[in-house]
Amino acid sequence: MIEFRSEQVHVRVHAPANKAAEEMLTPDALRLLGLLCERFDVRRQALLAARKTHATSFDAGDVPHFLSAEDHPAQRDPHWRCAPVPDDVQDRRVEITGPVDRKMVINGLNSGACVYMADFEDSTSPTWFNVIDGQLNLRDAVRGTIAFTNAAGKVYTVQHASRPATLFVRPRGWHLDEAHVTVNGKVASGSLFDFAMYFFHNVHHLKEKGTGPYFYLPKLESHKEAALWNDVFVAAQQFMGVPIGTIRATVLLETITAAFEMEEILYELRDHSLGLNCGRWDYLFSFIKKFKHHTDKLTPDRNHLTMTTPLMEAYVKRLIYICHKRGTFAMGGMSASIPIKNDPAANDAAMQKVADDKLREVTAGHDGSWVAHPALVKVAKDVFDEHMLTPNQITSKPGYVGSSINEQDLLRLPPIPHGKAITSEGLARGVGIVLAYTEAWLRGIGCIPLHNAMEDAATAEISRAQIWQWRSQKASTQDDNRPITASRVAALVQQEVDRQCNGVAGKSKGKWRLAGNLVENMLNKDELDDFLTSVCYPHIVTTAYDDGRIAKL
Ligand SMILES: CC(=O)SCCNC(=O)CCNC(=O)[C@H](O)C(C)(C)COP(=O)(O)OP(=O)(O)OC[C@H]1O[C@@H](n2cnc3c(N)ncnc32)[C@H](O)[C@@H]1OP(=O)(O)O
Ligand SMILES: O=CC(=O)O
Ligand SMILES: [Mg+2]
Repeated sequence: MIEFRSEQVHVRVHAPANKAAEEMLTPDALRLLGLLCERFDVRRQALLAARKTHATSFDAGDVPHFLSAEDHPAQRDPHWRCAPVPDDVQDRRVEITGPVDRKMVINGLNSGACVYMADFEDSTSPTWFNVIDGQLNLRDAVRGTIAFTNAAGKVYTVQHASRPATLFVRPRGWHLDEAHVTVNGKVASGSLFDFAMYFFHNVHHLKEKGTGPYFYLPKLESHKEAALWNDVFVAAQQFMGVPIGTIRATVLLETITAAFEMEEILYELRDHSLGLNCGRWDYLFSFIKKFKHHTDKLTPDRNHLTMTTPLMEAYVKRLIYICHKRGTFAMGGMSASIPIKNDPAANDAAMQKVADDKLREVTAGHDGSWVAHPALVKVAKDVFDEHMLTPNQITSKPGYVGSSINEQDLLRLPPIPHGKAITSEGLARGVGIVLAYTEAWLRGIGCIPLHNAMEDAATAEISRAQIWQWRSQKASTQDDNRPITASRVAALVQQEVDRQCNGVAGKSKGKWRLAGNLVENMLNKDELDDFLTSVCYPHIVTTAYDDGRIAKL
């Protein structure tokens, strides 16, 4: 068993040992993790409890509100700015994201994008293998030695001659644990595990290369959660003996509560901040989840929830205004469309959809944007190259229109054509998405292509939360006037599981039955679970006991 023991901390790894674990879980790396967990986990737990308290008040009909100058210093001083942007990330016009899988990391670095965001969150199922192997992959990527040979013998290496993308890393959100590691007997935080391992092993190499430890911070719900990250950064930098401000981080603005505290979030992280990003998919999920009991916020089918709906337009405008006012990046989000193979006309239409989305973003004033697939890098880059002639728009597009966005604007749903808001097709499609995503996730795959789009933990959550909301609010599908009941949802889940398991070779070997049980329960239970991934996590944990036994829960 791998462990580290000092007077202050006892860190134990309860997972089968493998080469990656032995290389990454060195005594000093575990010491940093142990100190961070010991020092900050009580605060993390208190903030998670605060999320629940706020959720209870939203359930009772409350909505979030902006903070005032009395509430927080961010509003009191008009002059503060986020730390200056480092030279190597002045231009972030196209960022590609993907799991920490070895081949993906190499392909992402070679994709022609400015940034590759290696993701331990929405697109990674955090099996022990994925998490620890991901750290090894990133270590090798930072050192420029990463290589991979596929089953057909094709060798993948980073093309150093054609400027590889700059690496950003997204650790898991505050709500996720790393069950394979305990610190002083308590399960470690997944966020601190991912952060500490990457930072410990790479900070000095990154600095030598003229770059830095750059992060994306997911699913924050308040400025207090940003302040926690800031304090973690300060402690970690002190531990490694590097200056404060070595770490830089962009916060995913992807919860409805965080949208009311954009400026405060930037303020808390100002010495480390690299702006905010419109994490549109989690944002929609958060909106549905927080207002699940509000009868005036019953959401229409997912395909109606686009970036041109009033609440999404308001969020984009406000984010651009706040970020540029404080001298930092206002990043756009992810178009979920991916290339369509074997159908050129459909593919052209999908690419045009991505280009339109990027045009909307660059025109609004975003400084860059996300894509899900290497084939989309050029599509997005062409649009930004044509419309953004400077490395970014931080000073050239102040986005003043965002200054007038008010609280109601951030909560306004679109008017939907009568009779078309919630449909039987939308319901069946949503059930299919949650099920297919859950099944893949249970097999250790955190992002899948489905219906010519990418589905990950954020997009699938929209479907899960809205089906729960429809059933709980006793909505009906409007095309056939049938109520959305628990038995109807259960039947749809069952039909899809049977379709997947019967007669399709190999599919019965998957996790469809388990996924079916979990999904039916999540969609039909009285309480909406906070996160699909938290519900499913126990099913991917592999624990090694002291006597050498290995168990899957
Ligand atoms: C809401 C959010 O949080 S968005 C951020 C999280 N989501 C993501 O990051 C999405 C990442 N994207 C992906 O995982 C994939 O693109 C999928 C699952 C959507 C589609 O995967 P596939 O259908 O397997 O893609 P496809 O077969 O077309 O891939 C072609 C090649 O591109 C590579 N590729 C595909 N997506 C990526 C990516 N995001 N980064 C790097 N390489 C990629 C594949 O590895 C493959 O390489 P190869 O030809 O050398 O074997
Ligand atoms: O992480 C991004 C999102 O849209 O969610
Ligand atoms: Mg997200």
